[in-house]
Amino acid sequence: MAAGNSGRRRTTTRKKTTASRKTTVKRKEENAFIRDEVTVLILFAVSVLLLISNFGVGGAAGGFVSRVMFGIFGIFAYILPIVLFLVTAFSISNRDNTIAAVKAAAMIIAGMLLCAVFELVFGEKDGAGTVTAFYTYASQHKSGGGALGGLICKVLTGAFGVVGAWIIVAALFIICAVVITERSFIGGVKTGSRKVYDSAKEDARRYRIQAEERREARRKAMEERAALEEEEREGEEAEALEQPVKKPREPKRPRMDHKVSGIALEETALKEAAAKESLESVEAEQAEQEAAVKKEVYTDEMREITLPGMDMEADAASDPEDPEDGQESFRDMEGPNLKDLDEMFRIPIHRERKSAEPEEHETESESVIQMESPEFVREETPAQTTRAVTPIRNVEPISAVHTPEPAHQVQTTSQTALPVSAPETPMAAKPEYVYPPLRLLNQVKHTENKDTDRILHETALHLQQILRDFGVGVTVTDVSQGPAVTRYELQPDQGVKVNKIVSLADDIKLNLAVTDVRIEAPIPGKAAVGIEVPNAENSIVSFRELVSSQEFKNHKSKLAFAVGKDIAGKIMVTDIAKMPHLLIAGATGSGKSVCINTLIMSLLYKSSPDEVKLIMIDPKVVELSTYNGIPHLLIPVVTDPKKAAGALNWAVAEMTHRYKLFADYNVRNLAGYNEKIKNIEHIEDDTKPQKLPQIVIVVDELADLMMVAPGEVEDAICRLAQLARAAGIHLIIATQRPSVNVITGLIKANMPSRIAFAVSSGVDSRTILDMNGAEKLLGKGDMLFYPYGYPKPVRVQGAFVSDEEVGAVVEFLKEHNSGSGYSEAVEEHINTVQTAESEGAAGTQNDGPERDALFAEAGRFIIEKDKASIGMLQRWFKVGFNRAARIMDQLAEAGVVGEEAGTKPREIQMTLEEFERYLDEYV
Ligand SMILES: Nc1ncnc2c1ncn2[C@@H]1O[C@H](COP(=O)(O)OP(=O)(O)OP(=O)(O)O)[C@@H](O)[C@H]1O
Repeated sequence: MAAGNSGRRRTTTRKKTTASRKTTVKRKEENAFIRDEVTVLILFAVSVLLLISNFGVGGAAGGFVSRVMFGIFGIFAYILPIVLFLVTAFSISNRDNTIAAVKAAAMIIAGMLLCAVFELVFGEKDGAGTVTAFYTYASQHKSGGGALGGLICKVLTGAFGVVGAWIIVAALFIICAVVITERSFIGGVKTGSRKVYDSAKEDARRYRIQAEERREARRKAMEERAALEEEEREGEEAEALEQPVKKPREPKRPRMDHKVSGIALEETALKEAAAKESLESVEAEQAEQEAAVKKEVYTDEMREITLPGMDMEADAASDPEDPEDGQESFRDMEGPNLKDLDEMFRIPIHRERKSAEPEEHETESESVIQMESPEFVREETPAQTTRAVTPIRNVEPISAVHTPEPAHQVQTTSQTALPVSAPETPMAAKPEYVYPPLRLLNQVKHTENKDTDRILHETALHLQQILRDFGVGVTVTDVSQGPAVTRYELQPDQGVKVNKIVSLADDIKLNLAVTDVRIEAPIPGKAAVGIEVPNAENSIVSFRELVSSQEFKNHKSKLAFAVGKDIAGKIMVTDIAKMPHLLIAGATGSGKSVCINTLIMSLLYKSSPDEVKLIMIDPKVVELSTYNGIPHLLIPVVTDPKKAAGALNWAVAEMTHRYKLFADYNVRNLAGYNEKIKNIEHIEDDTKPQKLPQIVIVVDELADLMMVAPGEVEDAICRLAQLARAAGIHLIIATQRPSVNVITGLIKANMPSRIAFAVSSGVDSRTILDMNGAEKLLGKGDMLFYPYGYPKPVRVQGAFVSDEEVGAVVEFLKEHNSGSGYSEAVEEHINTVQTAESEGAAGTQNDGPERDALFAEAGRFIIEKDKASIGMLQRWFKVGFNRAARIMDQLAEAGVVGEEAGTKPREIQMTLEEFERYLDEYV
């Protein structure tokens, strides 16, 4: 009970204590509040008293205090009461706030600095310079900085001189101002200068528009005057009849027809015109002045205007389909873009140009006429190379070129073979090759890219801004839109590292919200970095468009290959003979097979079977088998990987044979040999040597071959690649596994031209191209084309040819060209090797007397070398591992070598005589 009471008492006491503590705190707060209120009110009264005392209405006491204040603070005493009140009130209301304390201190220091300023400006110039003297002067005259200002000035001027004192006081004052206001001084300066710059820019722009208007008015006046003069002259001439035959005056060209690049040129042209017409010489002077002004104001902008490759004419007519796409539409724009308006329309845009479409009506006897042309044709050439073509531009070139012509007409245009209309020769009993007509190919509707010039311009500026946000100053100088990607060319500002732009690839991707960007830094031959951004929609490059282009038709090589279109939309046609071997690699579904199809189809459209023969190796079975039966094929499409090695070996043998022939005829290459054969064409002799065709060996999937016979395949490829160029044998090898096991160092070293389609990693890209980049490709024919002799790969959108088109062409060729041109000799050769291989294999299985064809030779070789090694057999006899191992097993069974003993080499158990006896007896 007692315990209960004491407990209750304790609780009551605790409650009381807490309550009393709360009351104390509350009371304390109330006291502080009252104290603060009283302090502020007293302070206010004192401040007012001090203020009025300064003006002589404070009575005797006020007057005394005022004199003291002036003595100490000088002129500052006038505002001291206000400052005192504000600082104290500020400090009281922000008690315990450190920042407020710092600000109050800054205010006090600023006040002291003001005293110093007053002393510097109004102080007694020839005073004694003592503190008392400062005090007395300020107190009596109510001027100067008082004792405080005088003291500060004395110290500062003594140490740094008057100018130094001013600088220090100003600097400290600014610091105080920054502390008090928390506003950036530098920011303020920046904003101010930006405003000045913007207004100058705006003025300059207005000035330019006015100048243009004036120029336009002047031009019109000049034209009118010229027309008037012309009329007058004509009238006079008609009257006088002095010149019966009048030379027609060249019609005046509109100004836009003059190719103009840059302000300077334009101005000169104007000046000349003005001088010639001896009109308004004063205005000409003005024009010069304008140019000078512009030069000053637009120094940096002119850099953009006079960039090489820029075409003001094209720029002016940048988007003919969208009249709103001019400056007017941009007036509606808001935000930062508005001020970049001028800049925006100064970036030139290059677009893919549509080539002339072929006509539909074609005869089956039509053919492609070969013309002389540069090796890698990339420029569009006018359709005026044959007589049959009418001089009018944009006339359908295909129908013109393909229309059968009289032989004499064609001969005047080209030296090369003309399959359709070539004059009959005794050898012409052989049926002529009927070229496939263009109508077998699909006419793909050329979809106009949806990215208007305006969007491209916006993206260009956006890109510029993104990089600037990351502290990388660049200027977009050019935009080229290709079928699949658009390349923005950037010129980095002075001192910007190219690597910095490359490292921002992911940020650019993120900010532009695109799947991938590839950065080419720098673009070969240009002082610019290229950023390639995928188009919203990629347009297909049709094979028909390429085959019917002048670039392809005029290409002189029989091995012309229509690759696709580059980033500027220009048609790329290359010469396989110059490559001379091509490696194609890319992930599955990236477009390799389509590329191989376009290559083969290019050859079918360009050359006859007499000129070009094909060997196709397709371990995947489904890709190239369609071509079986075409006259160009030397043997049916090889689908058995084991046979493939045989086919490659045949090519090696053929190469050796050709070299021997060249030596006999004393020529250096196939072209020289065929030239010699041409000279004996007229001799009627069935046994005379024939022209040799160029041979293209196409392998679709090297990996499958390398799995079956790596040694043999690699060896054959390398031997061919090293020597076959002069013999007119070219290799096209594709693989979807660009690993070092498949594309070995040896193969890579011997295949100088490469095409990389999209791959999954940078490692794969490096395996193909020796550099990154292919991992950024978009797939579906987007490739990096890197032929021999190019400094860097070129991005190309490959042409597309469908299986149906291929099927139609193959059917046509089978139907119109009598039978396949399969060579029995070649087939026999390949089959013999094949049989030898299988017999070798069978020999092991049956353990019978039949052994590998190389058994005897290998045995002798091993005994002579006194070393039994499978690797040695592989190297010496150029066979694969399996076959060499089989031979070694057979030799072991025959007792020539011992059994395998771990890592140790096998023992040689027979002498050469013993082995010869064994051969006589058992083999
Ligand atoms: N040049 C191109 N233009 C447009 N689309 C293309 C182009 N090339 C390929 N494609 C598209 O990509 C698909 C795959 O192409 P393709 O069969 O050539 O790939 P691949 O690399 O040979 O694949 P795989 O190694 O599996 O055979 C095609 O069916 C086609 O739709």
